[in-house]
Formats: sequence, structure tokens, C-alpha cells
Amino acid sequence: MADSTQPGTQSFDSGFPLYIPANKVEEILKISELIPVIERALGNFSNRDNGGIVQPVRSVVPVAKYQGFLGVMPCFSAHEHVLATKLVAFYPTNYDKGLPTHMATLMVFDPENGSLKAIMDGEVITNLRTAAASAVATKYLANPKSQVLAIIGAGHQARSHHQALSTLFNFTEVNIYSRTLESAEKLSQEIGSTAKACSSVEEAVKRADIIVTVTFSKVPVLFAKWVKPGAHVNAVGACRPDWQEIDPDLMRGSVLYVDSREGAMKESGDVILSKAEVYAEVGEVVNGTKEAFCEKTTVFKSLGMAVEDAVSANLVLAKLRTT
Ligand SMILES: NC(=O)C1=CN([C@@H]2O[C@H](COP(=O)(O)OP(=O)(O)OC[C@H]3O[C@@H](n4cnc5c(N)ncnc54)[C@H](O)[C@@H]3O)[C@@H](O)[C@H]2O)C=CC1
Ligand SMILES: O=C(O)C1=NCCCC1
Repeated sequence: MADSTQPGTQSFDSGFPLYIPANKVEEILKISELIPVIERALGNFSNRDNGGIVQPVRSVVPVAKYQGFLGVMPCFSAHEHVLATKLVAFYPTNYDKGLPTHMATLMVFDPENGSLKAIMDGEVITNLRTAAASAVATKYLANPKSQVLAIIGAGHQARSHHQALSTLFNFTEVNIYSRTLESAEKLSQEIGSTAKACSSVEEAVKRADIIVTVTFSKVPVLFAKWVKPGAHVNAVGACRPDWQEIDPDLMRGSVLYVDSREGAMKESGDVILSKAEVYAEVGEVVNGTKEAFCEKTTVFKSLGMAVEDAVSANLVLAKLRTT
């Protein structure tokens, strides 16, 4: 019988792939375990050929008739021995209809023979790995004594970002702004006594050491004049080339970090329209090849990468095998 632990000797698995639903992924995937996995993936990605990652920039099909998009995100990581693709539909207008705005599925293949090993929910992974990537950026780029967090937007990413950043900082104040005071208040109550719902973006961010923008806005919501010098911003929304969440003056006046230069130049309206210069990928900071200017005002423009999904799915499968 083939020894399936040795590369090149695995038998072809023609059985049904595993199906892992959202509640199981949620039960298994712990943010504190995911953050170091994402940190390593960002470093490998920025190591280019030596990092063993093959990942084209996401293909996005606009479904203009229904104001939606379908993103296809494949990746192979040689170091993590994982081959996977995520399919993610994002329909911003679903929010106001009370429907989910992101619907995602991951398919994981055996890298040695291409057989399908698992199909798993991708929504929990999208929420957690995005927040984990911001946590890595924030660990390097924010003032380590940061105490005040501002979150603009009050959806899934707002919640996962609070969860992830709270593993690194003891926030004494969490200020939340959203389009409706009601949704900001709901999140504030979930977080507890340190949190406060604010009635303007300015009120939320003016004292903040760390700011997270997680909205579906297509126009800037965060302006340079409100941001404390030395603050760190995780700019997570506005993932289309003609959408913006951040004031161009703030983009140009900060030290700008991205997850992928190529992705940012293709997909980020905040980068493309402001003509801000990208200083580094966060992975380059992780690898020590670029500086972390944590005393300056910094922006991490996140677009999301397939490798983050692939290594998260791999962690889910590894933990399933051991529990
Ligand atoms: N960089 C990355 O890797 C990823 C980025 N995202 C992006 O993060 C953002 C938030 O995603 P989720 O929290 O999952 O969405 P969600 O649907 O759970 O929440 C969306 C939030 O945006 C607000 N919003 C909706 N339309 C708005 C508008 N026109 N102006 C201002 N605010 C508006 C809503 O009130 C809500 O607070 C989206 O832009 C999404 O595409 C999502 C996943 C990964
Ligand atoms: O990386 C992802 O996943 C996404 N990024 C931008 C918006 C849709 C989902």
C-alpha cells in the first residue's frame, strides 16, 4: 500500500470530497492561531519565487445588471503544500435588503494529483483571514502603546477586526461609526463598556491610534484632517478600481503599505485615483526587507489575497485531522 505521508506516493482519492459548513469552520478556526499563519503567508508571498506561492491577481466578473461581482481566487503554496481556490460573490446592495453581501466557497485540491479534497464555507474564512492580515500590518505599523481604536462600518469585518486587533492591544476606547447610529450601537453593545457609538466619522477617529475602514462606500469617508499624526489605518473596503474609502490627501500623506502591489495597482481606487506611491508590501516588512514606520502615519490598503484563503483552509483541514 502507498505511504500517503510521502510526497509522490499518495493514492488518488476518488471518493467524495469533505464538506465543511460555516458553523464547523467557525468552531475550528481560532483567530489567535490564524494570525501567525497569515503572517507567514504574507512573508512568503512577498518573497516572490523563493516564497513558493503562485497566485494570479483575482479575476472579477462584474454582474452589472444586479450590481454584483464574482471573484475567482486560485493559489498554490509550495511551502504550505496547499492548492485551493475561493469563489466569492459580493453584492454590496444586498446589505440594504438584509441579505449577505459576501458569499464565498473554498475548494481545496490535492497538489500532487489535482483531486478535490474538500469544499468548505468561505465566509467565515474571509472574515477572519482579512482581519488577521490587518492584525499583522497593525502589529508592525501601529504604535505599540495604541489604546484607542476607531471602526468605520459595523458589519462582519468590523466585528472580526475588533476580535483580531484585541488579541494584540488592550483598547481602553473603541469608537464606532456607521451609516446608522442603530448599527453602531448594536456593535458597541456587543463589545461592551469600552465601546461607544459615534455620530460622525470625525468624532470616532480624532483620538484614535488605530483606525479600521470597513464600509461599502464608493467615495472617501475618512479624511486626513481628522487623523491624529502617527495613527495607523487599515483600509479594508473599496476593492474596485473606481471606489474610494480614503481621502486622497491621506493616501498621499501617509506611508502606504499594501498586501500585493500588483493587486493594488489593478483593484484599488484609493491607490489608483490618488496616485499615492506604494512604499511596501506588508510581507516585505515581515521579511525585514522594508522598514516599518510605526512612528509615522501609515495606511495598510488591504484587498485580500488568495494565499490568505488557501492557508486558512489548510489550517482548518489540519485541525480537523487532529481533533
Ligand atoms: N480587503 C479584503 O480582504 C476584504 C474586504 N472586504 C470589504 O470590506 C468591506 C466590509 O465588508 P463586510 O463587513 O463583510 O460587509 P457587511 O455587509 O457585513 O457590512 C458592510 C458595512 O458597510 C456599510 N455600508 C454599506 N453601504 C455603505 C455605503 N454606501 N457607505 C458607507 N457605508 C456603507 C454598512 O452599513 C455596513 O456597516 C466591504 O467593502 C468589503 O468588500 C471584504 C472582505 C475581504
Ligand atoms: O479578498 C476577498 O475575499 C474579497 N476582497 C474584496 C471584496 C470581496 C472579497
